[in-house]
Amino acid sequence: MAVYTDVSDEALEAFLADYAIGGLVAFRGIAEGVENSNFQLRTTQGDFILTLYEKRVNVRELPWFLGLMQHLAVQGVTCPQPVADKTGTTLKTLAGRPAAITTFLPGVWPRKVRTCHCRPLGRALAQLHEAGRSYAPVRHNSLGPAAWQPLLNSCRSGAETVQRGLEAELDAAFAHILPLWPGRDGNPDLPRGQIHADLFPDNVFFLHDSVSGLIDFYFACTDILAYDIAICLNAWCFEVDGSFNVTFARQLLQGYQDIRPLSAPELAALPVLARGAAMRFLLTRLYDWINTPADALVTPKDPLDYLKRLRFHLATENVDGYGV
Ligand SMILES: Nc1ncnc2c1ncn2[C@@H]1O[C@H](COP(=O)(O)OP(=O)(O)O)[C@@H](O)[C@H]1O
Ligand SMILES: N[C@@H](CCOP(=O)(O)O)C(=O)O
Repeated sequence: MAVYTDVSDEALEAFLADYAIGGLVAFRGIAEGVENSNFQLRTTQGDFILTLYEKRVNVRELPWFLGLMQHLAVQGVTCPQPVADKTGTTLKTLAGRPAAITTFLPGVWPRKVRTCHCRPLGRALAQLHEAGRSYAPVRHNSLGPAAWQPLLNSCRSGAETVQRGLEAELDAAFAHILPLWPGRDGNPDLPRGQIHADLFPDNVFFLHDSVSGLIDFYFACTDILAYDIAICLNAWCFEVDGSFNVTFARQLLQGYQDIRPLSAPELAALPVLARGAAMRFLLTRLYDWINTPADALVTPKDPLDYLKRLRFHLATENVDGYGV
């Protein structure tokens, strides 16, 4: 359960008094999610989400995230909208944490990914990238390639307890991925822009097989657009047994290219970007796996799911492997 911070009735009442969103009807913690504390809030004016920002979010960057969500919505992307209090403030403090109320989005995320989800997903991702073009502020990707080595270094002793040989396998993967990374070491760069950077199935809501909304923009950043596709290839296109579903990948890439055709260098870079994406999620999961106390209310996600993906992408030499 991802409610790291409790909110007392008195604190909530005082907090809501700052807003003109009606009287409180219901309030409950949301079990899903692993990063922040989320609560569903119902008032006499409707449903809202209250988020208390926790571990990986830097408070100084919150205006960037909230500004991006506002901007994307104006451009037609359905995403949560920050709700301002009576003074026009969207970012506040509750229970000692930075906090914001956002609009509630209808829809459900797919518990089991099906082919019918993947083309709409690709289109929604490309629409997000197009809409982000006119959002000028830049946010460096704090979980980009430069962060991976320090993250692994902080997990080295624990890595061996998760799986023998993991440390050496990750070191070898680094040595392979980093020299090929677009824009590093003199490699040609690829188109950059605002990316979601965590567009997993639990962050995409569907209604009647159409995307009804995108949530959880708190890893969003300014980075290689095709890296966002690589993240989705990892998050959406593998079966529970670890096998790759090339039909899902083909649909995802076709949907994306319905809106934003990929250049030849972007397509050629997909294998290395997918390796990097697998590495990034493997490392944050590994860190959480090692550092989450046994009695914590949140269940850490299995890092080894991403080792299987990493191995697949290391063995995939070109974009044909993704059904293109
Ligand atoms: N704007 C929203 N509208 C509807 N439900 C939401 C919204 N934001 C979050 N949720 C619910 O809260 C859950 C966790 O949100 P998420 O942003 O993924 O949390 P975390 O940042 O902790 O991973 C989602 O799976 C969803 O059920
Ligand atoms: N998607 C990441 C973890 C972040 O969780 P989210 O609930 O914010 O999507 C992963 O699966 O490792």
